[in-house]
Amino acid sequence: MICTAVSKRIFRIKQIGVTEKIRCFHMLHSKEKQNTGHFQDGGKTIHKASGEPVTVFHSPPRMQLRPGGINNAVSGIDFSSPFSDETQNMSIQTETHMGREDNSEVLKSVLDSDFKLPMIPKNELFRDSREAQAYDEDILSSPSKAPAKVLASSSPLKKKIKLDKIFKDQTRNYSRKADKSEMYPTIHLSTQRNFGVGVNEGDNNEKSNTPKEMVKNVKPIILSSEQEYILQLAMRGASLFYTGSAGTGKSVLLRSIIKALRQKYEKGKVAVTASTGLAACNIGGITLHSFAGVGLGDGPVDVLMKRLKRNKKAYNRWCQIKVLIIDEVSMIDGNFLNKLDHIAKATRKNKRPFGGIQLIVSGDFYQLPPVSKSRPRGDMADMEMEEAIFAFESEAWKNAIQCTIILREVFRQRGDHVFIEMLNDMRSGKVTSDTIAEFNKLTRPLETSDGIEAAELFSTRYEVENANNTKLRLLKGTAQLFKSIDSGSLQVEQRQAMLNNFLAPQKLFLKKNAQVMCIKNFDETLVNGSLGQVVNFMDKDTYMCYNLMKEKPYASVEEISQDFNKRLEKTKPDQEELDVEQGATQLSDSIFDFLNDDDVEDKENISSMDNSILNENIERKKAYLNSLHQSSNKIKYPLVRFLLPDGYNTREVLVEPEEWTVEDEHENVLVRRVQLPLILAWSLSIHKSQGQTLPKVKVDLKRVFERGQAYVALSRAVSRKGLQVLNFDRSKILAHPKVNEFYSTLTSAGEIAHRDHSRGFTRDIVANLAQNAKP
Ligand SMILES: Nc1ncnc2c1ncn2[C@@H]1O[C@H](COP(=O)(O)OP(=O)(O)OP(=O)(O)O)[C@@H](O)[C@H]1O
Repeated sequence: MICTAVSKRIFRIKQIGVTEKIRCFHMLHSKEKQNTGHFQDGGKTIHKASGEPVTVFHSPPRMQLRPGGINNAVSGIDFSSPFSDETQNMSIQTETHMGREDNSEVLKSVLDSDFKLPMIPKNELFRDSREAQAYDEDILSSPSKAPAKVLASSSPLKKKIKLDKIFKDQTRNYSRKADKSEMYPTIHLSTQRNFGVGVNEGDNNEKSNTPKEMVKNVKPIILSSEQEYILQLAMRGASLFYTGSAGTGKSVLLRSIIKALRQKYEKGKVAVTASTGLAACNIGGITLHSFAGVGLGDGPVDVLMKRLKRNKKAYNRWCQIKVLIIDEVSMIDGNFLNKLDHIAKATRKNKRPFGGIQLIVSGDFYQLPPVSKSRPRGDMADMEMEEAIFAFESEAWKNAIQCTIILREVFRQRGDHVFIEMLNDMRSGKVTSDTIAEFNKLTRPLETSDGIEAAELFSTRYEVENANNTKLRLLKGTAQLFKSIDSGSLQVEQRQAMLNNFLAPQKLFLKKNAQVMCIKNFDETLVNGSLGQVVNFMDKDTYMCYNLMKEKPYASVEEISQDFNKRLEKTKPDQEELDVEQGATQLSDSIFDFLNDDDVEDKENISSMDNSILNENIERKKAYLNSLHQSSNKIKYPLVRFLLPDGYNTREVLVEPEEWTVEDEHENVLVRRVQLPLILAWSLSIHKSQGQTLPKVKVDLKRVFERGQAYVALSRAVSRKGLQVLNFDRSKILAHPKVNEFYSTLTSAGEIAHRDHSRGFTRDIVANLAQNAKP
């Protein structure tokens, strides 16, 4: 990969591969830091630009924070998927004084862009910044020179958009953002993963022609100011609870915090837990109960201590950890928290709250409440049943939590402010007549012209399985079965218990036209929650050829075949495939639609061609692809047409296996599952939908029974346009008065920062906040 800074504004990347983008980032910063004398760490020198050595970080730098100095921060990404993808860390320069242009702003625009930047051959690298700037200005002032951005569509010919507009918009957006973040340090976050087959490796021009579908990269998420603020607090060692309504990015932030803390501390110091198995899976952790090693946590503390002493591993965990992360805390009983506080003090022989462990707690008490205790069994059957209390009511919480902060900015529904207001209304249980009227308008069925129905949310797993299986049965054709590959260091029984919480099923039955949901994030348009329809089953080679045809619509079969063979040589053998039971499949005619597409920009070219030759070429291409398909004995994966977040456009992707793991605090893999990142999605359970962002949802409130369920279900939708609500019933929308009271006392990060700002703390707000917090 070769990259050079051509000016303050634009960089060119020789290859769009994700890893390379990160390297680019390092280079830019390492250069700067060398100049300013702040450079702290480095890897090997890989490239010379302008005659200067360029340093690349290969090992993640340690997290440090110095007022006004260089802070190394850690990448964060929206892994709304059950498990985080491989991430890479980067060195980042942050400053409390914002609003001025720096390289990181530019990088942000590079990382955020989904267009391919022009490549610069080695001999075109700019020798000095003046030369580079002149080149940039030339590009910006003459749109015709900008490369075209090709949007994904069934026809690659259909959507060609010139780059210049996007370029300028991005530039403007980012400068605005920089101005806004005056109060906070800004950290640029990114992580990317490269797992194309034999692509994006090395420095080879040809490889940059890799079809977009083959390069999966996760779009970097830039934390908002308030999210960053909380991240900084966590890094300063504050024990904190942060909350916010659905879609305010709590999970996104938590993943960043986990990543950052794992960088800060050595292995074994950061324990990642959540109240339920599913929530734990979402952050790659275990349940708080299994971490604690006290079974269900019933009975008095001395009984629990005895139980713990028999569990050496769990006992040692309590002694060793520095940070305990707890997600979805709303479902944790405050009594249990009190007991854990005692246990932590006793095992660590330390009287400070939680024996001095830093707590990072996240959740939303307006969503699902703590599960009421069941009567203890066996020798404790006579004991009184404990009434569950909210975690925030416990003594342990009051003593341990130093800061409570509420996130205000809603990301999920940001395109529909009326909807945000409606959700906020129902959240606190004070539903106005306007809100009721608005919800009542949403009874109409949603558009299905794209072939994708709204995912219906049910309260029970039984209803979900029933609905999905019935729909699947009604579809014509043979079901293809994809079985997961499971492994891990846990004993089979324990492993199975953990695997049951995975969203990815052990057995996935699919048919052509089945409605599915993506359960991992791949890039900006294919995310956890994307709904799609299986349009075919194809092996990877045929898919590669199919993409070549889409990329080069005018190429002859011979040319396609030549290119295809070249690419085949470069592909690496698959590392892991699934166990499958597959029936015969045929390529349906609809996938060839793009070949017949006459709605193209370049009509002159087409009309000048002999029509019969064109048609013959199309037929030969179909035959070629069909013969590849039939002769291949490789696994045929689902080709899925996904609905894009705009709720209108679609994109086809061959969905291949992915990996999910749960690790202990030493990062040993306890459980691992390899499966396609898909689930059937005509219907979903409300429980499983928690944490998802769904473009089309149907909710029947008649079936809702638990406090918080209606809010969780409705808040999965991105906008009113994608939401159908049946039987909206005001009486089902209840908020607990204690929760209302608790939330009325919470402060947002912005308010805290403002308060400190007005006290004259401008340079290191975070340090002041941590100091001002309760000891
Ligand atoms: N800083 C950010 N910039 C852009 N998008 C963001 C940001 N933070 C979160 N999002 C997006 O907002 C959506 C909701 O995020 P997330 O799932 O983390 O919210 P949440 O508060 O955990 O929601 P819930 O309580 O419903 O589970 C996701 O699509 C996520 O990608």
